[in-house]
Formats: sequence, C-alpha cells, structure tokens
Amino acid sequence: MAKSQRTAVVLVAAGRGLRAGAGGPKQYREIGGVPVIYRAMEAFSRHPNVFAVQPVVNPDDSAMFSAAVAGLKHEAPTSGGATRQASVLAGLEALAAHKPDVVLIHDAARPFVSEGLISRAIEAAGRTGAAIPVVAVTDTIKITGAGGDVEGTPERASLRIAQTPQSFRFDVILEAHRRAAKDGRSDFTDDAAIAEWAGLTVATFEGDVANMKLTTPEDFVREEARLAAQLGDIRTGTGYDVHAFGEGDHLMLCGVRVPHTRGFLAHSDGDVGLHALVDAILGALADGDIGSHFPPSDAKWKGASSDQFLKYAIERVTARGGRIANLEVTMICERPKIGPLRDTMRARIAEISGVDISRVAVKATTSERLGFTGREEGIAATASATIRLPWSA
Ligand SMILES: Nc1ccn([C@@H]2O[C@H](COP(=O)(O)OP(=O)(O)OP(=O)(O)O)[C@@H](O)[C@H]2O)c(=O)n1
Ligand SMILES: C[C@](O)(CO)[C@H](O)COP(=O)(O)O
Repeated sequence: MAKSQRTAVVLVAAGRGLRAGAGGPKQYREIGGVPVIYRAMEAFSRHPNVFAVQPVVNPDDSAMFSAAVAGLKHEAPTSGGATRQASVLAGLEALAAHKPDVVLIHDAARPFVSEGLISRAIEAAGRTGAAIPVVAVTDTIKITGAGGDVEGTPERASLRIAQTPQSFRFDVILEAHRRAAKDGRSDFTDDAAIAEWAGLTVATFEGDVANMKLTTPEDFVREEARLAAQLGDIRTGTGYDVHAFGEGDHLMLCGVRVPHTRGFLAHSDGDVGLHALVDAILGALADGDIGSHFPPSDAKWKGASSDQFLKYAIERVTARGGRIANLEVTMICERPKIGPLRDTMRARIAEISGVDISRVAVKATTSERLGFTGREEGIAATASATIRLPWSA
C-alpha cells in the first residue's frame, strides 16, 4: 500500500431486512446488546487508515440511525436507493468530492468485520485495484432448474463465498457503477460483479467466516447465542450505602429528585441508591469501591451528581468487553414512600446505565421503625449487580 493512499468506506444500510422477519430493519436491531450497524461502522471509524466512512441510509430510518451510531465518526448519511446496487452508487457519489484513492464497500448487515480484514482489504486494493474477501465453500453446491431438479455440480475446489468489504480504486468502481446504472442494469448483487461486467480483473484475498451477513431470523438467534457463550464469566457484586438527613427540601434517590422535608448530608448529592449500585458493579469487577475511584477528600466531587459515578462504573464493564445482566437496588426507609416512584427510578437507572429497564429492579422496605432508618435519621440502600465478562486467564 502506498503510504499516501487515502481510503474511504461506503457502508450500505438502506435495506429493509425483509428476510430477517419482524423487528424493523435488521441493521438497527441489537446483537449482543449493541446495534448491528454500530458494530459494522465502529471497525471502520476506528481504523487508522480510513479517513471517511460514508453511511447510506433510508431517510425513514434517520432517527434510528443517529441513535444507533451515536459517538462514532462518520460523514453525513446519504439516501439509499431501491436496490443495494443503487445504494452503493449513492454512497460513491457522496464520496466523490473527497477524491479517495481507494474505497471499501461494506454491508451494514455484517457486524463482525475485524480490523485485520479491513487492513487486508486496503492492502489488496492498493496492490490490485479491485479485490474481494472470500471464504472456501465446504458443502457441495448444486445448480437446479425451474422444477428443482439438479442440472449441474460445479467443481467445489474453485467455488468461493464472496464477502464484504470489497475494495477498489475509487475512480474505477465509481465509473463502473455509473455505467451500469446508465445501461439500465440494476441486478448486480455485489460490486465485484459490476467490476467484472466492466471488464476489470477482480482479485481475492482471505475473508473471515465470522464476517457473516445477518440475513435470516436464525442468523440472529445463532449469533446471539455465540456472543452470549463468549460472556461465560458471570459475576455478582453487592453494595451498601447510608446517608444521614440534614437541612433541605429534596433527596436524590436512584437519579430521581424527590421532594422531601429533609435533605442529605453528603459530599456528593448523597444518592444512596446509585452509590450502592456503583459499589455493586465495582464489586462484580473486583475493581475497588466508589471511594477508591471518587475519594470524598477530593473537592472535585463536592455536590457531584451521582449519575456520573454510575456511568463510570458501567464504562468499566464495557471496557472489559462485558455486559450488565441485572441491576437491583433496595431502599431502606420509612419515608419517602418508594413504591409510587419505583418505575420512575427504574427508568432513570436504565437511562443512565444504557441497560434495558427489564433488567433493572428497585425495591424498598422499612425497618419497622427500628434503628436510624426507623427513626428517620437517614436512608440506607443495598444493591446487587450481575455482569457477564469474557473469560480471561
Ligand atoms: N436497497 C438497499 C438494499 C440493501 N442495502 C444494504 O445492503 C446490505 C446487504 O443487503 P441484504 O442483506 O440483502 O439486506 P436487505 O436488503 O436489508 O435484506 P432483505 O433482502 O432481506 O430485505 C445491507 O446492509 C442492506 O442494508 C441497501 O443499502 N439498500
Ligand atoms: C454483497 C454481498 O454481501 C456479498 O456476499 C451479497 O451479495 C449481498 O447480497 P444481498 O442480496 O444484498 O443479500
């Protein structure tokens, strides 16, 4: 690859995913708790040799698109067409002003593309001008006629399954796509076929069996199970916190502002629910406790909103490739009554942590007027967190 070679990416995501069944366009569904398109885009956005990622979307999906890829670097999305071929051409046209040397064209429906495969695609395009990743066929393939009878058996040794990212010199593939559209051709199922039709030699390089295209409902079930099996290190942590009442007119509880006759005496906002939860998550990670990450001696955390502590703990799980299975908080107080606030608190914890509300529980109990909570001198909270991590040594 020439050092100065500028590589851009077209990420096609304008399909309807009809073969994947109900649940909306497949690229916006989650796999392993992450939107399919986020996984597909992330590998390119973070690749050191890619300078622009051009998404191609259906305008009806704009809101889903923005939510799904928040935080990733990409060009403003352009609108796709009725076929994959038309969507790719729209993406190439949108990139033309950038004058890339090389373009990689990738399906948003292939979320497991790796950095290594992208590097091979870039290298192959620089070396050959047109190249696609392929994997060997392991079953015998038959050609059948209209009635279903076998009409032929192609020699398996020369058959390959074509994947994406397919990589090309930008000007050459743009020209081929434009020519195909002008000739009224709209039946090409991949970009290599257009290059072949235009008379180019298309080279191959090593694909990756993991880089499969999510197409059917069974694909989602199988890949979800595969990802879950990778997160077999299941851990539980617990947390406990107490804050005394002082002057004030409200309490922060599980991220919710609750009007009250007292306030909390605390260095931060005193949110016992979130503090217990943070300790539970850090406990599951065997990663210290809230005080070791946010020392009360540090003036920076004075009056701090506890949302940021919870976000931080969740980020520590994500950074280790993990997922949250369950978050649970139990508040111990006579007042305020938690029952009427339960679902608001669950929703708030779900929002802060990015965990589905069905995985968040908020419970409450009194201490039968015994002890400091019974005398209404303060509130205590316990919490537990169950997380799933990849097995490591
Ligand atoms: N008009 C289209 C059709 C497809 N694609 C994209 O091309 C990729 C591969 O296509 P495919 O798996 O066939 O996706 P869909 O067309 O969405 O699926 P289906 O044929 O089941 O409706 C997907 O990322 C899809 O979003 C596109 O951008 N524009
Ligand atoms: C481009 C492709 O992913 C290569 O295997 C495939 O041809 C897309 O086909 P589809 O008809 O859009 O599913």
